[in-house]
Amino acid sequence: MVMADLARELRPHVSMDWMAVSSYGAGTQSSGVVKILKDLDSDLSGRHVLIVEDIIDSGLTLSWLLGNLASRGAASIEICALLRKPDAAKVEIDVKYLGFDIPNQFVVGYGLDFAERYRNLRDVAILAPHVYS
Ligand SMILES: O=P(O)(O)OC[C@H]1O[C@H](OP(=O)(O)OP(=O)(O)O)[C@H](O)[C@@H]1O
Ligand SMILES: Nc1nc2[nH]cnc2c(=O)[nH]1
Repeated sequence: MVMADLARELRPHVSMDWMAVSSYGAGTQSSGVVKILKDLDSDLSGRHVLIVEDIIDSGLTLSWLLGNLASRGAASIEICALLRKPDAAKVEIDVKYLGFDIPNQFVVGYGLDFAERYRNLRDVAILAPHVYS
């Protein structure tokens, strides 16, 4: 969703690739271990990379991803994120383009899931604690 919104606004020539990483699985707390579910198809060496992320919570995913992509020889790496939870940060992440800072609550919708549900909500909503506790 975020990617489609962004792509419509990009004017220069860009190529896009997708990577799926997961550390939350079916929960609302990061396991702290980031797993690659789908890797990039492109070679990043010498490329200027903009990571487009839906949400920054603890920052652990992006911290890990920055190291991973840097090791592939990218010329530069910047981050764009729709949502960020400043009060949840465990590591500081330098974000170049940010949509919104939000409270430290688990949110779903607009592509964001809880155990693969609610991605199709048209808006971002706070997941009521009785749903997951
Ligand atoms: O800043 P963090 O605390 O690391 O959280 C942010 C990450 O959490 C989400 O992925 P998630 O691991 O939930 O993917 P999944 O829904 O596929 O498990 C989201 O897409 C980010 O990549
Ligand atoms: N769906 C969803 N995934 C997350 N991953 C890290 N924080 C969140 C969140 O608030 N909602």
